Amino acid sequence: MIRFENVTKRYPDGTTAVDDLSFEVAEGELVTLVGPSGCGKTTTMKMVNRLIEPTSGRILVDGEDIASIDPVKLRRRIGYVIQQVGLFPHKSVLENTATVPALLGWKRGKARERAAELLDLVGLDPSVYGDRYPDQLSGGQRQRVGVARALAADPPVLLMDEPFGAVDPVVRERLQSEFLKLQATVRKTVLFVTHDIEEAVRLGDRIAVYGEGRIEQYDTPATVLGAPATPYVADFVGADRGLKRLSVTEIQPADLEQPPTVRLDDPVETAAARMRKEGSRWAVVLDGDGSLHGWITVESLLGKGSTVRDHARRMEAWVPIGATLKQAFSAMLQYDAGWIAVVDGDHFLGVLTPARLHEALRRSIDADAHGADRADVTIESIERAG
Ligand SMILES: Nc1ncnc2c1ncn2[C@@H]1O[C@H](COP(=O)(O)OP(=O)(O)OP(=O)(O)O)[C@@H](O)[C@H]1O
Repeated sequence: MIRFENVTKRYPDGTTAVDDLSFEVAEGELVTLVGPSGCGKTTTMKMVNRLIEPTSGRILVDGEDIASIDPVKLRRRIGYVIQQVGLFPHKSVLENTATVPALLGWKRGKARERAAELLDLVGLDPSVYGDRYPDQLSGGQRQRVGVARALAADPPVLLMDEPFGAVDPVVRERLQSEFLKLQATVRKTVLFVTHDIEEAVRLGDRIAVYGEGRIEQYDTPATVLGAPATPYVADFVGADRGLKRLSVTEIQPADLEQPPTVRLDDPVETAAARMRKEGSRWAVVLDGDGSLHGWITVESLLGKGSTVRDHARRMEAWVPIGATLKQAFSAMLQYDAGWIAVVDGDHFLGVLTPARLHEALRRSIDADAHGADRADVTIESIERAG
């Protein structure tokens, strides 16, 4: 959808801001450009809507060389959100949001209707906020208006330059998750500039890590964190990249341990025998239909009662398959538990223990480094490779 071909930008004073850049952003993909100040992220972005012209190379949007498109027309196809939002102070929130549709010659009523729809989509009730002026909004609300305005004419491409950079960390996190939800529905092709690796990892389908004027690594967040391509990238993503990676690595069935399972109606003796046979001091308790009910320990079976039902404890916490390792770990810490059950809907799949979680992380890192599937990587094969 957006394609850079050997793009270089040299400013008149001789600064090379971007040096022979080639990369591609697929349709509907959200790519974050991340790197330290002055590495050329904003220059890259502004070349896409021709606020800056490249010195050499080509940029294609939807297969078309943008050098041949009238810049004004081009910009109407590309939403643009910046940190200082740039709302018109004397226009209401609704009018601000309707700016591009109005420029495109939409009828006033239709433009306002669309603007109201968009405000709703970004979580601002148009009947409450529509008639306010920008200085009557909080910083986070202004950013939302900026996003609504950029989306109003339904452009296929969205450029976002540190859009959440000026708000406090709590609001920022909220804006990020709202934006992810929004993107899941609108599926724009997005270039998103940030200098914050956490934000880049959280939002990006892929991340471009910039060094000076060039991309050092262009890959999924999990790969960038697990297998940084260069010492520079490793340093930039931080010493705690293993921890960060937990939040982008999903739990897979092959990661799970299978403890003994017993049914609610099983006699105590059957349950005890099964646990003894498998050498486990505890078991997961399932309902008649295989859904997760709770758990029991060998010790608990010693009390009064004839079936598992009399001894089972309700499960307090579980995570769905596909949740991240971080969510699983966080649930273990929150419930002070040595393991956490993983379910698919109601269906019990297995449990994750800290040891299994660590293995899953190591296997996923090894899989990414070798372009393999995690399910095919075993701890033994990693250790053999040494
Ligand atoms: N108009 C200009 N004239 C000369 N040099 C410029 C100009 N604009 C940017 N630069 C230089 O080009 C380099 C890249 O700047 P750019 O704004 O693209 O970086 P950035 O990664 O977006 O940085 P930041 O995160 O600080 O916004 C920097 O060295 C900057 O000083």
